[in-house]
Amino acid sequence: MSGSVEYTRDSERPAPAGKGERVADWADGRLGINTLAKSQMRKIFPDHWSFMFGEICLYSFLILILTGVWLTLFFEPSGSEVIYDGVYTPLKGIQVTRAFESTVDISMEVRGGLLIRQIHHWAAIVFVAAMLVHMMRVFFTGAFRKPREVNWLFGWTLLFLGIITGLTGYSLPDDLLSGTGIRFAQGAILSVPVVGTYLSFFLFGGEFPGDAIIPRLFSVHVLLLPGIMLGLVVAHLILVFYHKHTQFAGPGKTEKNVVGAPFLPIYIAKAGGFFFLVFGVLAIMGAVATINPVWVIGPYRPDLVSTGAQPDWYLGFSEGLIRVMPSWEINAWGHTLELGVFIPFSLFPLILMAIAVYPFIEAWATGDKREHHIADRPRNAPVRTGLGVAWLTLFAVLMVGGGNDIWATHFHLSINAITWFVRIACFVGPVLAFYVTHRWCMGLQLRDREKALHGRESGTIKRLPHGEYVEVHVPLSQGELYTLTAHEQPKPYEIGPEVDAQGVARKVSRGERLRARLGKAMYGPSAQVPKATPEEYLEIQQGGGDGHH
Ligand code: HEM
Ligand code: HEM
Repeated sequence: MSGSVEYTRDSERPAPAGKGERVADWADGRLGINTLAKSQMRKIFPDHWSFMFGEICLYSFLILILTGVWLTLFFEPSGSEVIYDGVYTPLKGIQVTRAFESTVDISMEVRGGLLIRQIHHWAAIVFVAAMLVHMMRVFFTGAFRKPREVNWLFGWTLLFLGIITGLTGYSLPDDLLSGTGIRFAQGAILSVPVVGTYLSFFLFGGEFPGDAIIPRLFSVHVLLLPGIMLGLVVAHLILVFYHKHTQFAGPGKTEKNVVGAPFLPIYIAKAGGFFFLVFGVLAIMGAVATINPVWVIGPYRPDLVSTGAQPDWYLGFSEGLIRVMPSWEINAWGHTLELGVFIPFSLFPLILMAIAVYPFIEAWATGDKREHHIADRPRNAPVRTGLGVAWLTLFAVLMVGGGNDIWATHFHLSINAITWFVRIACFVGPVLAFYVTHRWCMGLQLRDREKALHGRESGTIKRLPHGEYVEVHVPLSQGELYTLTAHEQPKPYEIGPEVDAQGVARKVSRGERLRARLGKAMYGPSAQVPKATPEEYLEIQQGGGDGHH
């Protein structure tokens, strides 16, 4: 045994100098944090404005927990009925549930209650929006590629759970809007073949609405889902640390290094400041912008539905799916299969799932097994960028469908015309969006090539001695040239010869053919404008090297 480390006692160590050092030494002796801190605290983070969205997710999530815990002090998750007798006169004498009454009390009687409630609700809205934008940043830059696929799935799960947590949250106050939302969810559950009715009875503890659903949703909302999400967020951030953050191409940046500022002290100071900025903005929103005024909406009654009932924005697309779906129904053997609800209900996770599995489909189609730490510029991956915009277009079109009544009343349009527009746009919109985005990306690639070869247009027009007008082009710096040409242009996956050396046809599976076609779409000539080569550059600079054309 090599003794010295094993037998070192605290008394043998040199005495720590200052008080701070003594505390650090005490903690290190018990938690061993020194080694961890030494290796992780100086971790380098690259800087780019788009890396801020993950932070907004994190801070709004923390704010949701802080404000949510505060709300549990006053909110009563109870479906038992009482006669309202609080300070809000218009509701006096009306039968409401304790959940509803306590939410009105939080808003009217608890000091600062309305502010915190509104911050909680606004934070939920910003949280999911930040997750969507963060996800699209990761998507468009290809930051989901190896080794970050698992972290992509962690993130995706967070988005999915975030949406469900929002749904369970705004169902709690038991106002007319939230009750309508629960009714909507119950309708979707009922449409599930064979087990739907049993599932509904199980979840609601009997007939709808019953008095069990609010307490049940409460446990799910304040404990189960946030608990899982907290664990996932920690795992997500550990993986961000472990993989190191991606960076955009630039001079000195490679697949093997990270260029940026150290976590401590620079990044942590910025991050701390940014947390308070996000909190400040949410507090202003909570202070000045009314959200979910349950006292105006009124308590839930199963026989009522208010006009203009809308879910929070992130569930608008699922509402749209239901609203624009034709009301197909099959009646057989005394049972009804409600396809008009069941199909949209099944499509809801599928639309989200499409984005979850994308990294694996792309890796399969390209046959790319390498690690990637340099982020792609969206223009250099036109198929991926096109697919992302197509997905967003579908999401937006369905949201319009979810608000068809609002569009109809606000813009004096026929609700049927909007429904038909959405039905057609669901199919045409994404294809059109893909095509336009793809062309746009190719145009930008061409422009990059031109810029690299001929320099930037200066706006200065020069007249040559023989009368010709030319625009003076300023050559790019070496750094800019590097950045514009740093991206790889991989070759697409190929099937290889279809006959062997003896001329015998080889069996090529359909999967292989599909893979080759997808690979060609992604990396073929239709997706990549050949980037400027050093030879072409030198030829232009030396040949017609007057800096213009
Ligand atoms: C509670 C929700 C989330 C939190 C708190 C969170 C937080 C973060 C943070 C702070 C970063 C580093 C900074 C940045 O790149 O913005 C990051 C990176 C990342 N996030 Fe998230 N995120 C969340 C949701 C998501 C979602 C919905 C996805 C995708 C579906 C995702 C995928 C990723 C990936 C792949 C990275 C690594 C990116 C890179 O290295 O370039 N995250 N996340
Ligand atoms: C992951 C994040 C969360 C989201 C997206 C979320 C979302 C929401 C939403 C939209 C509401 C309705 C607010 C309203 O009345 O207008 C709500 C209510 C509520 N949330 Fe959350 N929440 C989250 C986390 C939490 C946590 C961690 C707790 C507590 C530990 C909590 C406790 C509550 C309570 C008690 C209510 C009912 C009070 C009320 O409606 O005013 N929430 N939540």
